[in-house]
Amino acid sequence: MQAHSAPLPRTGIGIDTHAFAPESSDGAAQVPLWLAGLLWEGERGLSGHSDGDAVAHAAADALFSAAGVGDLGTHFGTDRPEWKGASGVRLLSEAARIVRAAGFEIGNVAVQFVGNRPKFSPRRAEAEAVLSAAAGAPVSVSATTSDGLGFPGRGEGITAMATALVVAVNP
Ligand SMILES: Nc1ccn([C@@H]2O[C@H](COP(=O)(O)O)[C@@H](O)[C@H]2O)c(=O)n1
Ligand SMILES: C[C@@]1(CO)OP(=O)(O)OP(=O)(O)OC[C@H]1O
Repeated sequence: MQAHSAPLPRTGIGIDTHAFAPESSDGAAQVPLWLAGLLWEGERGLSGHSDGDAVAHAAADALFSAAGVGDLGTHFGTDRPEWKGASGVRLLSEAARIVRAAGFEIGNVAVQFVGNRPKFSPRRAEAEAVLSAAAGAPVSVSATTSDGLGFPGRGEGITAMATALVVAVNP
């Protein structure tokens, strides 16, 4: 590889998808929705071994990808009972710690999720503040519907995609 006077930044990518959990017969939400580090009162929750926060998981996976230190399953596999029910914020904060321990500083993380609900934009600033605090670096979040198409359009689940930028410190 070509030598550079300063280390070049490294990008990473992460994708995570969770299905909405089944509702009770009277339509009341049984599982709380945690998404982008926030609790969404009255919204149907996502299923998962953890809290199902696809936005936080995609962000964590993008960090691992950028640092080249494996992925979510490497560090928080479903075979590890200690991560059962873990919050997305906890996973993201631990991912950031692992990436820094591997010798990287985090530039930023950008996440977009695809889903009809929750209506995200009114709480964007709140979500970005919570996730940025967890990562110790700026995390931006955007949302889009899929125009009614596919599983997000049918309201079956949410998928999130993230990119991250890290740079080696003292390589
Ligand atoms: N769950 C969502 C989805 C979308 N938004 C906002 O609406 C805008 C338009 O959605 P498109 O599907 O036409 O891209 C989008 O840019 C978001 O600002 C949202 O808040 N919550
Ligand atoms: C986060 C973990 C671990 O609790 O579980 P899930 O909540 O199922 O999430 P997913 O993104 O499907 O996989 C990663 C798992 O390691």
